[in-house]
Amino acid sequence: MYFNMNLHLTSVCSSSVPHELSFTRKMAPRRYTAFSSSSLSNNTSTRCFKQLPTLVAPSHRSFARSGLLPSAASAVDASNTAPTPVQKTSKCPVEKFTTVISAAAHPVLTTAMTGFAAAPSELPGPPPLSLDALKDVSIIFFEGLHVAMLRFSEKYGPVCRFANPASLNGATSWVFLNSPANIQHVCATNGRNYGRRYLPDIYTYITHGKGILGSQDDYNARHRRLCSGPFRNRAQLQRFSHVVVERSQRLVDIWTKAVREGVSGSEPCSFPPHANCSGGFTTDVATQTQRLTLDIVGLVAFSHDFRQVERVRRDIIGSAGDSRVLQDRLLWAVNTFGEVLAEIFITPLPLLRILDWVGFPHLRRLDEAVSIMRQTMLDVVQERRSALAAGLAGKDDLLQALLTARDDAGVGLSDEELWEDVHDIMGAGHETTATTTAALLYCISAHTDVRQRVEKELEDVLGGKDPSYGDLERMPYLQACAKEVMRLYPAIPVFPREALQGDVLPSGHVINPGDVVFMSSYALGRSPALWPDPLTFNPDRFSPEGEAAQHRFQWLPFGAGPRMCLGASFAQMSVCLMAATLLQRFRFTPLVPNTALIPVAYDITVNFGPSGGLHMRVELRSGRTDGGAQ
Ligand code: HEM
Repeated sequence: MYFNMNLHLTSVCSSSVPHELSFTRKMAPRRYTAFSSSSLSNNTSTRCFKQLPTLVAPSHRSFARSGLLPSAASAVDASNTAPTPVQKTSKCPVEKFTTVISAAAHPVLTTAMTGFAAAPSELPGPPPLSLDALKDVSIIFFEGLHVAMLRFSEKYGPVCRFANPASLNGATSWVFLNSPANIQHVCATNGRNYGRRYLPDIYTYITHGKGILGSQDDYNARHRRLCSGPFRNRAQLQRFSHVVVERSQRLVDIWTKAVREGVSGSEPCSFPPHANCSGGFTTDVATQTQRLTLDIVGLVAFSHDFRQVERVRRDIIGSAGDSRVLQDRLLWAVNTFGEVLAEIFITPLPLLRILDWVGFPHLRRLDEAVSIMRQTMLDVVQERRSALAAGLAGKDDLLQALLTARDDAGVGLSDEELWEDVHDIMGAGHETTATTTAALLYCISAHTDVRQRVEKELEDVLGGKDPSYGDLERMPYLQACAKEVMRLYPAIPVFPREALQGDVLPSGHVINPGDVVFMSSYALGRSPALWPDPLTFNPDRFSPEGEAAQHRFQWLPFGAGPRMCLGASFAQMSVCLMAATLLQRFRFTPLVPNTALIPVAYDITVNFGPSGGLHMRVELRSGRTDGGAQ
């Protein structure tokens, strides 16, 4: 998940992690909220928005169009990026109501108070104080910004505006862009004007403007440069691919052993076993892929083994986490961090400070989670600093690049700066990839024709051997499936930007300085104007001919522009390699939710909360036991 830590939750403390940890995220799914952009935070009226994605990253179809090659990826990435979606949830109905009302009425109220008219509405949108405005804002509030943007595109077309509740004189707006041509303009053609991510106050509170996700301008550009190198370089990606496959193979071994031992899993299963399979178990695959990707990001970025996959067997048999075990504590911390952050995402800074001072329980949990993650990572940093000081050979990873970086005055990064960067990479890099992989396994398995084509491609290309980086370009159908999954279930659904100066969009609509511009990969991905029969899972949309007919900016799961996801190439590679490794050995049958379209919600990233995870029966394919454990 995308988290930025480094909280200075002063007082707080001491609620300790319970011995039997509950894995809020995957095992006890929750409703989300998450990054929202903006400082809605500057105005209490915005506090209750359920989902205001705050991502901010420029992305491109880097991958999209051209497979996994880093060169292609960077071609789209206009420069540097930032990320994250935000959403926010409040359980207080009164606050929700006042938020909706005040947002709808805002332009009129501010005009009355200040004598300054609200921004001219060259852009379509609901009239202030109208029933329409109330209804529209309610969608944001109750269903999330990503859903609202889809509805707005149907109702108002490619652009629409609302008064910005945080703008006291009504001079700026929230502008929702739903057309690829306008998004191309904002992210590429005039990308410099929109280089800042719209960030809520929680970022200031947690990161003090450090890290990658929550920083802006020169600081962000420098740290993006430092951190993105290892994830773009082709030789590095190739090296990382071995780690992805090796760790996936370890998961295969543990699953194989579980099948051989007759473990049945945590979910009852009424389906008869598949022909050509020799036993299986049921499990929440999303939890297992999260453990897998945490290990992978730890190994590739910091050469550190979080040893999460070792705990997989306990998940399968339904054991609760154990706070005495570091792996379980870390997973608890990672998930709790995202969950709590989502809940307080657009809380204004002054209020956060008060809540901190009074020891608000949410902040105490956040503090606990942060200190577990922080300590884990600082131990790794310390170990590496000592090794460097002792003259031991450095490792070829991201941490090495950060440890040896020097500014013009020869000064290196402080532990605080290091921690923020490392934390962002860990957070941004693992949960997104895990949920995408789990959804990919689900979607392939829920469509028999798709599964058969994938299995045939794997057989033709791999013939039972482990996949490699080089094999991926010979597996276009698997890659198309991954793209189709990201179209329907982008891990981060919205990426907002701030306009520095006034501008005119290709559609002829006017943007004012300070306007917040929201773009949504979710709304684009499900738009009937862009994709025929958009809710149907159809990987053939990403055949070479299908892609040639698409606009470059209609598939943007990694955002676009200077704040685009910096791990896009690595993420696409990892998702496909993990899926290829697992699908060669196992067949998956969705149990819950068992619907064609997976119900999703968003906290900081996509979540399968409504269905309690992605529970599947995992069966060993006959004749595929050779790669398994003893
Ligand atoms: C399927 C997996 C992933 C998806 C869907 C995804 C998506 C995104 C999106 C939408 C953004 C915001 C983009 C924007 O504002 O234009 C973002 C930002 C970011 N992503 Fe990813 N991401 C994934 C994996 C990764 C991985 C593996 C890493 C690191 C290894 C990573 C690191 C980052 C960072 C550091 C940012 C912030 C960049 C900035 O603010 O300048 N992501 N990601």
